[in-house]
Amino acid sequence: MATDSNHTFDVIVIGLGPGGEHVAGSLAERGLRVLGVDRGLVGGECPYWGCIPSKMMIRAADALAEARRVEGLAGSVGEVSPDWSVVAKRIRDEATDNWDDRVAVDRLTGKGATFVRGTGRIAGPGRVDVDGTAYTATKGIVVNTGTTAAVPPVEGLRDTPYWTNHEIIEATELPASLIVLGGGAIGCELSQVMARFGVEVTVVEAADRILALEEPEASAALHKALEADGITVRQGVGADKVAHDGSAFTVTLADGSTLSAERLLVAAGRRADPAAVGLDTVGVAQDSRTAPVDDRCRVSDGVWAVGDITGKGAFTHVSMYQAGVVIRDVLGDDGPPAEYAALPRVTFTDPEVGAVGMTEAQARERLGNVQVGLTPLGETTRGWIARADGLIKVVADADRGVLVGATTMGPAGGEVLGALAVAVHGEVPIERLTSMIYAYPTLHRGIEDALGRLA
Ligand SMILES: Cc1cc2nc3c(=O)[nH]c(=O)nc-3n(C[C@H](O)[C@H](O)[C@H](O)COP(=O)(O)OP(=O)(O)OC[C@H]3O[C@@H](n4cnc5c(N)ncnc54)[C@H](O)[C@@H]3O)c2cc1C
Ligand SMILES: NC(=O)c1ccc[n+]([C@@H]2O[C@H](COP(=O)([O-])OP(=O)(O)OC[C@H]3O[C@@H](n4cnc5c(N)ncnc54)[C@H](O)[C@@H]3O)[C@@H](O)[C@H]2O)c1
Repeated sequence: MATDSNHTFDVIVIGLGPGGEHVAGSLAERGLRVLGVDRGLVGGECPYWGCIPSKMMIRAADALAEARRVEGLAGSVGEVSPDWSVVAKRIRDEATDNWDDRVAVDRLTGKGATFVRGTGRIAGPGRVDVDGTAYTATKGIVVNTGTTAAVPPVEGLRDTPYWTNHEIIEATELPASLIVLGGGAIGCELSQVMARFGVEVTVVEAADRILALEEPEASAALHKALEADGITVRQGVGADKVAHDGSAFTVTLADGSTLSAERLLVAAGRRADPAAVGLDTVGVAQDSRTAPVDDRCRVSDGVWAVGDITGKGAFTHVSMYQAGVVIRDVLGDDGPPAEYAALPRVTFTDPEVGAVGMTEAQARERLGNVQVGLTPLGETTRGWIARADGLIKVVADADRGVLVGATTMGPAGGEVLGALAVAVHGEVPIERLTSMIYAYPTLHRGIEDALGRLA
């Protein structure tokens, strides 16, 4: 093992997703000798193949949908003609710098960190190998290697030119038709974008409903919204076999029916590989699918993990939140431990599905006395005016008199969520929530109504 000062650092960060980049930059700014290692682009999936370009696509698709709503509300705008090249160019020019991370690398090294592009692997406590070069970390190692698209073991699939989030986000031309394997967050968001740009889309979801991790009422409302966009949703049936004949995909479903399309997008979840980054050398089971962490994001003595690999929620805000916890822990600064009871998440479909904390099913499984209140957005004044689809649902722990979960589905559902995220995180007594004033006529005023329906 090299012991010279060029190969010895206080902290080595392997994988520079949003959280890893934040840890490396912040610790360097605080005067620590930090080495950041990434085999891909500094910043990870979120800025290059995830949140940011996908939300740019969604912004464009929503503009098309909004233009089409003029008829019936305000007159006519003539024919709305989608042009994907505008979106593809914006993703290249504004979001990803054509998948070049020079700005991010300069930002990191500008803060005083050293950056090495390569594949890092823990070789034991305090030891990291990067493509054959050994490094020592005297204070600790932080792992933020994230996830890649999980390719389900469907016969034939691996031999076909399927798309993952990378290919669809890099696409300069859209196919005429698309099969989307998986109706989770990625599948729902991107299906709607594609459909609004004129692609014939079929979503295949093995579970009995799309967005299966959220409230069933939200799944049902989203199902309706996707169908209204012309999307075919096949749920409760998995794919048995995939084939590609050089120009088109054929998917045979478990019920024997077949689908065909020009392209196939795999959006069937994400996969982390803790052993690949050597976490097995510091106590993580060889076959573990996550890096188990404590409430300081410690995996073991001198090893921390942040982001998707921890299994606490595959979201950029979780990665950044955990990074803050790790920065404090490494520096010995005071601060609260990590807690996830008020984990917020937003699926940026139209309508948006915001959610925080537990769903009703989770609450009923974990708590003794659960109350639920639900208000369809169409029953609120603003929702009726806007002809908005969606709902507000609140889930309460009746014994403690606080909310433990909520769903806000509708236009700007992710923004309406803010109020309820505060309520769940702050454990604000329900009687305080019911005694406050809600502005009229807002969508968030539906919260008051849902609280009034708690039963
Ligand atoms: C299409 C899509 C849309 C999404 N939209 C949202 C959204 O709207 N909101 C949201 O909160 N989240 C969203 N996400 C999730 C979000 O992108 C991730 O949760 C986020 O990127 C955090 O991931 P991470 O910090 O674990 O690391 P990642 O972003 O996965 O980055 C990990 C980094 O580690 C590097 N790496 C891996 N192994 C090694 C190794 N051995 N050595 C060196 N480097 C290595 C990789 O090159 C990569 O740069 C979306 C994801 C996708 C795919
Ligand atoms: N707006 C956001 O915050 C956002 C957006 C996109 C992604 N993400 C993050 O990325 C993660 C991954 O997204 P995702 O949509 O790939 O995963 P997901 O786990 O949310 O959904 C995957 C879906 O694919 C289905 N599936 C699995 N195998 C299948 C098969 N063989 N045939 C048919 N269906 C199958 C699953 O039942 C599941 O419903 C999300 O969990 C989320 O944390 C977040």
